[in-house]
This record gives sequence, C-alpha cells and structure tokens, in this order.
Amino acid sequence: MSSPSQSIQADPQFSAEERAAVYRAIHTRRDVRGQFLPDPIPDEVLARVLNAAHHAPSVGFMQPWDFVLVRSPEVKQQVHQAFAAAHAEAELMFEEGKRATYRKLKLEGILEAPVNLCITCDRRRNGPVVIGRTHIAAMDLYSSVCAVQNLWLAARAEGLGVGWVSILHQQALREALGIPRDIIPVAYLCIGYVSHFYDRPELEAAGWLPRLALGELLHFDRWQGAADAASAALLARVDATGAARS
Ligand SMILES: Cc1cc2c(cc1C)N(C[C@H](O)[C@H](O)[C@H](O)COP(=O)(O)O)c1[nH]c(=O)[nH]c(=O)c1N2
Repeated sequence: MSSPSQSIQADPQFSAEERAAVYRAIHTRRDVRGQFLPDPIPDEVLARVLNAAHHAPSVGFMQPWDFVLVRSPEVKQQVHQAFAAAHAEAELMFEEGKRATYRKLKLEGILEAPVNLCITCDRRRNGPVVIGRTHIAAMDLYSSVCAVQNLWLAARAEGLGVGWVSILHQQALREALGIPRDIIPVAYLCIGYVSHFYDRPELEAAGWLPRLALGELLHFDRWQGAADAASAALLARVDATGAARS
C-alpha cells in the first residue's frame, strides 16, 4: 500500500529501444584492466555514474556506502604497491600449472585509469537494527555491492571502462586511503575511457574459466528438483538465449 506522500511513476513502460539499451549495457559491460586512456572524465559524467551508484537498492534503505574518489598519483602509487605485494602472495596460492597463466594476466589498471574509486560500507549507519539485516548480517555489504554494479553498468553506457581490483589486503587499502577502522572497503575500482572493450571476459578468452551454461545453474523448486514440463520449456528457452549470445 502506498503512503499519502507516495505518487506513482508516470511512465512505467520501457520502449523496445530502452529495453535493448539496458540489456546491451549488461552484456557489453566488461572488467577493464589494460585498455585505459588518460583522457579526463568530465565532472558531469562522473556525477551521473556516482548518482547511479547512489540509487542502488540497499537493505532497510540504509545506503551504507561512501565513495572515496582517488585522483592523486601518490595515493594511486600507494594502492598499486599494496596490489603488487598481494599479487606476489596470490601467485603462490595457485597450483603450478595455473601459476604461469596467472602471472601473465593483467589484473588491475590502478595507475593508468584517470580515476580510482573505493566504495565502502559503513555497517553502523542508521543504528544497530536495520530492516532486512536483522538475521543476515552481511546484507549491508551486499548493498554496497549493488552500488558497485549500478555504477559499472552506468559507466558502460557512458563509454567508461571499470575494473575491480580485489587483490589487496583490506588493511593496506585502509591505510592508503585513510579509511577508518569501522568502515569496510568493499570495492576498489579503476575508471576511465578505454581504447576498446573486449567482447567477452578476459579470463574466458585466456582459457582460465569458461562461461557456465545457465541451464545447469537453474533449479526448480528444490536444489535437486526435477523439471516439470513448464520448467523444461523454460530451460530450453534459457539454453537457446545463451546459445544466441555466444
Ligand atoms: C568481487 C569481484 C572482484 C574482482 C572482480 C570482479 C568481482 C565481481 N574482477 C573482475 C572479474 O575478473 C570479471 O568480472 C570476470 O572475469 C568476468 O569478466 P567481465 O566482468 O564480464 O568482463 C577482478 N578483475 C581483476 O582483474 N582483478 C581483480 O582483483 C578482480 N576482482
């Protein structure tokens, strides 16, 4: 039921073109590491993508995020050093067969991207009891991730590449950015215009992992539930849609 101050959307339908644009952003969004151009991002563009992030859903509408915009070469350098240290540690965690491939992957664009952005989560925002977080504490973190995804898609529509860098010790990131102890750095993002977008994930193209078939991830009613006729029809549709894309 809507409250007296609530009005309804005047134009609830998307046109076919608008719908296609949304799916295009979803399917052509890429994690960008090595294709950044130094071109500055105009403030109005940056403001739009930050606003997109700020309009993400959040548990109990707590909006737990802050945005730390990093443009200083010194701060980027410090984060890059933190990445390099973690990257060297990470390499040793992979079995030998994969280690050589891992070493060849470009996994960040910290110094090349004109803008870096850390999206955080303030778990104490709006007090200890939050609608929807009463039983699953991680919901606030998930909300900040929703902000990341909104920004990522809006950035793609703006022609901006975004790369998420998580090969970092959280404490090192906190220190580099002066983030207080009770704030969680959720995502460190590299953002900028790019020379090109690849048509599929770099990890897929490098043979690291394939895209899984959606049909194999779809369960009906229960984890081990059998597909009835209606579910089988949906499965066939899902498989056909996936095949049409790849
Ligand atoms: C939570 C999280 C964390 C990371 C990533 C993503 C997400 C969601 N990704 C990007 C990831 O490799 C990429 O999304 C997948 O390979 C799929 O590729 P596309 O994003 O579709 O291009 C990523 N990429 C990278 O080069 N260095 C990194 O540290 C990370 N970390």
